[in-house]
Amino acid sequence: MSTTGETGQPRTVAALAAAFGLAVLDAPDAGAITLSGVSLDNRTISDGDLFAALPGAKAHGAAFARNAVEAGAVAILTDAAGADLIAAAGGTSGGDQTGNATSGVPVLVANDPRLILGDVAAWVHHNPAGSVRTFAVTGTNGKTTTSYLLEEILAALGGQTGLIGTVELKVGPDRTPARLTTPEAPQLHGLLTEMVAADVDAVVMEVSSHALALHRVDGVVFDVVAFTNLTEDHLDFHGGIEHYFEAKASLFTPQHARRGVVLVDDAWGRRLAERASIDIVTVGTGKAGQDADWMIVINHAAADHTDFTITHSSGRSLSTTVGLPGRFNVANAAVALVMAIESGTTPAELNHALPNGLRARVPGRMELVANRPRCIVDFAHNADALHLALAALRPSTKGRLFVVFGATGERDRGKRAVMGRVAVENADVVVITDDDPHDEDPAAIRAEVMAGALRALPAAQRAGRGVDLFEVAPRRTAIHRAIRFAGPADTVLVAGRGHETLQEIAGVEYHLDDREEVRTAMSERSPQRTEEP
Ligand SMILES: CC(=O)N[C@H]1[C@@H](OP(=O)(O)OP(=O)(O)OC[C@H]2O[C@@H](n3ccc(=O)[nH]c3=O)[C@H](O)[C@@H]2O)O[C@H](CO)[C@@H](O)[C@@H]1O[C@H](C)C(=O)N[C@@H](C)C(=O)N[C@H](CCC(=O)O)C(=O)O
Ligand SMILES: Nc1ncnc2c1ncn2[C@@H]1O[C@H](COP(=O)(O)OP(=O)(O)OP(=O)(O)O)[C@@H](O)[C@H]1O
Repeated sequence: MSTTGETGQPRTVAALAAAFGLAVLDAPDAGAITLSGVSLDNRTISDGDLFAALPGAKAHGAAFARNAVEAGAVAILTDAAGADLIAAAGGTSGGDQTGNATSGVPVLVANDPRLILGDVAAWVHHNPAGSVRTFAVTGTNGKTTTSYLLEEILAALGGQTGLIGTVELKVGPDRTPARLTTPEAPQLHGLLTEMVAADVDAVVMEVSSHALALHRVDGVVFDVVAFTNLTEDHLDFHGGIEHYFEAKASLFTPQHARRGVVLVDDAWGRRLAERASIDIVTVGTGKAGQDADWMIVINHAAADHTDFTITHSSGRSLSTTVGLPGRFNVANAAVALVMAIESGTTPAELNHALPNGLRARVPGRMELVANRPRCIVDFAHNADALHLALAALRPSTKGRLFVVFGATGERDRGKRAVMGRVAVENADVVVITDDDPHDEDPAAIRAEVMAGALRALPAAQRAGRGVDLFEVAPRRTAIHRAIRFAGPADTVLVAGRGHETLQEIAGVEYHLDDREEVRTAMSERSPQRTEEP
């Protein structure tokens, strides 16, 4: 349990400047101005907020200082460049009726405001993270799934839960769609404040590597954090896998967490467990002969659930089941269970609270949308996840295994051809289509995926596997054709977009929900007829 959150009077601008050693410009009455919250976007300012005007990739937040003040901001936190911008624009207010600039609100100047923003937001909100139990999951794949499973466990143990992740933000029973996997620090501490007010006892959140690199979770020391795995993704942002790993590893330091649970099935997990500067407990399936504190053994794998046991080196054990297909979901479930145990629950209490095992449904993660043919929508959008999702579905597929997928534009070009290869190596019918092309030419992205697929085709043929390979666009057509072509015993995996409902093409967002398309295609399907995609 975290240290108790503080309560108290609203903080003043003068106290903020003193607490963080900030220079204050334009503030004769800073001691009288109180702060109700923090925002780093003028479009989300509420009355009484501090506007954090940070430099960005496209603009400097200080360019929006006046709009922020008009929207109710009572002070501005920025850097020297931002202060200069504000001064050059004549201050933070629009001027008096004669057209002369007025002094506006106080401007607080920090060397690098992003480095203090998390602590500032926590301070303004009186450290809400100290009043709830906090859990965080990081890793390339499995964050969302593990978070939902842990939330299910914590809810079963009793009490209100909160969830912050890629799909949605949950405060007790209230849900809103999420924009980022991990919100920026001002929103995070605001959400934690709402959770405390709503009597939430425990919050689970996904922490992306972007969030760690951008200090979005600063000001929170999580009770238990977990690492699932690391594979190639987001390398354009981090500039290489080592930097990507370092960003993830920074969560496993006293600045961010008290205890860590690390899945050591990959070399990155093992490296993290060795070097972390907090208490670590490891979890593993024994891959490559690796021992872990908690070993996972699969007892029985069915199409829609897997029974498994986790056993600690001390002899304690827990046998349960997870109602999501795939071995990787057993690992996710084991990590979630061990996180609960690390927070003070016993295996016996977990068994009692979860008489039917883990049954959470995770939107767009190995989500079963239809049967005959079985259609699964999954968020796999990198090579490793695509491989594992197909491998998970193969044993329970009586007929052919189809995959419909594409690659995202403007991100990680390196993974496109690899995804094409992985699809040919693991599926029988491969339909290459579009994902979110953003501003890139969709046909050029498909061509890169197709090049990888074509290179893998001869090896598949030599191995006696006939793989049918198609390129179909747009995505809606690809999903419909695959489902029309599939037989009742086949499985169609629609991969890459999961829960997402907007597809961005050339700057325009179009509604597209893979699950809706699957349902429509199924309703239009003639049971007798099959045709080529
Ligand atoms: C690449 C990236 O991380 N960009 C982040 C960055 O945006 P930016 O540098 O482009 O900002 P900008 O447009 O130049 O604006 C500068 C500042 O002015 C503010 N502004 C801007 C316009 C305006 O009208 N008013 C205003 O106040 C902005 O809030 C910003 O603080 O600063 C913004 C807030 O400061 C972030 O919200 C934004 O995240 C964007 C939305 C984003 O998509 N990030 C992705 C890459 C991301 O974080 N993804 C991870 C990982 C997901 C995964 O694992 O797959 C996530 O956690 O979601
Ligand atoms: N432990 C795991 N190991 C490997 N792949 C996994 C694992 N868990 C889930 N996956 C695959 O990765 C996809 C994304 O899973 P999930 O959304 O849980 O991960 P995530 O880390 O939240 O992803 P993102 O950061 O992209 O939102 C799933 O749809 C599944 O195909």
